[in-house]
Amino acid sequence: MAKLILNNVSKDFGTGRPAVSGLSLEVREGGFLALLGPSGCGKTTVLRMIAGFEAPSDGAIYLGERLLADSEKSLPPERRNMAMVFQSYALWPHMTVAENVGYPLKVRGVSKDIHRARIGEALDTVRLADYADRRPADLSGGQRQRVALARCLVTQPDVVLLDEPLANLDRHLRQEMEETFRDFHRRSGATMVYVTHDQSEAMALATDIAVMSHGKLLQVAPPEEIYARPEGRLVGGLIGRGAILSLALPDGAPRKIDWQALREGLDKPSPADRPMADVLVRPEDVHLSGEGLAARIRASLYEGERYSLTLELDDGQTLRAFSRHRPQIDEPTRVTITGAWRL
Ligand SMILES: Nc1ncnc2c1ncn2[C@@H]1O[C@H](COP(=O)(O)OP(=O)(O)OP(=O)(O)O)[C@@H](O)[C@H]1O
Repeated sequence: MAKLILNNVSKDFGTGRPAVSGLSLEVREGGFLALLGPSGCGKTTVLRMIAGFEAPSDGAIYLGERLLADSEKSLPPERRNMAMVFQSYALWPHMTVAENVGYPLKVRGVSKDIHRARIGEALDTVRLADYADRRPADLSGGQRQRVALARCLVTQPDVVLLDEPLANLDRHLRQEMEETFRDFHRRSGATMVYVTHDQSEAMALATDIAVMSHGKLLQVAPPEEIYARPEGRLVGGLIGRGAILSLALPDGAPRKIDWQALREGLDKPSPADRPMADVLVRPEDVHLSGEGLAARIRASLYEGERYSLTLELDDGQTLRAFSRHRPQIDEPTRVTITGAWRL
């Protein structure tokens, strides 16, 4: 196994705007990278170029030292030793679980003994050893997805590619499967690239998140890092919850902003000569209290463990906050903000 490297990769389908443009990225061996971004931003195209279903128009893709593709030549998918898991897991209904899992080995003519051992290992990894003789029709949706994962493991791929594998599942099953994917990654040690448009899924699963927009890579970082220090409005708006305030900050103000600087920026009318900065405020940093900035509670959503509030400041800007108690809508209140981040 080795590091997966994308070096300045572009893909132009000739539609007037490249689907992927100048994307550079490294996925460390054994890493779990989530490719995150809105619909149409180019995530699937990146995955298909890694798999070998599309050739890059420019740039190069390497697995360690080995060149997989550039604009001149591209190794076919079957010579890349990668496995891809799709939304529809496409199991053969007439085969047992073990036969489904062993199918890629049968096609490759692997000997019977190795075949049996690998199927056993793969089913152990996804915790389905007791289901080897069942048919897919006798399994739950989550178990079928696990069979598909086991099937991609038997070939001992260098990289496992997953294209929105949970998109068609209900919320409950998704949570169960997120656990399965984490477990699968831990037990298999595989390098994984996972396409999703769901930021909470990316945060829950990945060791690193790459955020894309309009074919470009905006930021790549571990989940905690990208949550605490997003780069720019798009990433700030996409990752986690929060509100983006516009305020005047002195030149050279730090990225991490404390209550005093925020209050000054929000309290004073903005000097015309000072550029406005976008500042991300997370709901957990907004506290309803008897002091601070005047605000009104405009909306409230009950989430079980707490209420999620939308607040309006006097200048019309919006904040998000949490509350343990049911709030009165349109009630005047005051808020303090314990931390914010300049985007
Ligand atoms: N074969 C193709 N021919 C022409 N254009 C394509 C082709 N495949 C993708 N595109 C275009 O490239 C852009 C990126 O598509 P892609 O499927 O990679 O996005 P995505 O981020 O995976 O979206 P989604 O989350 O909706 O699947 C889109 O504008 C799409 O229309």
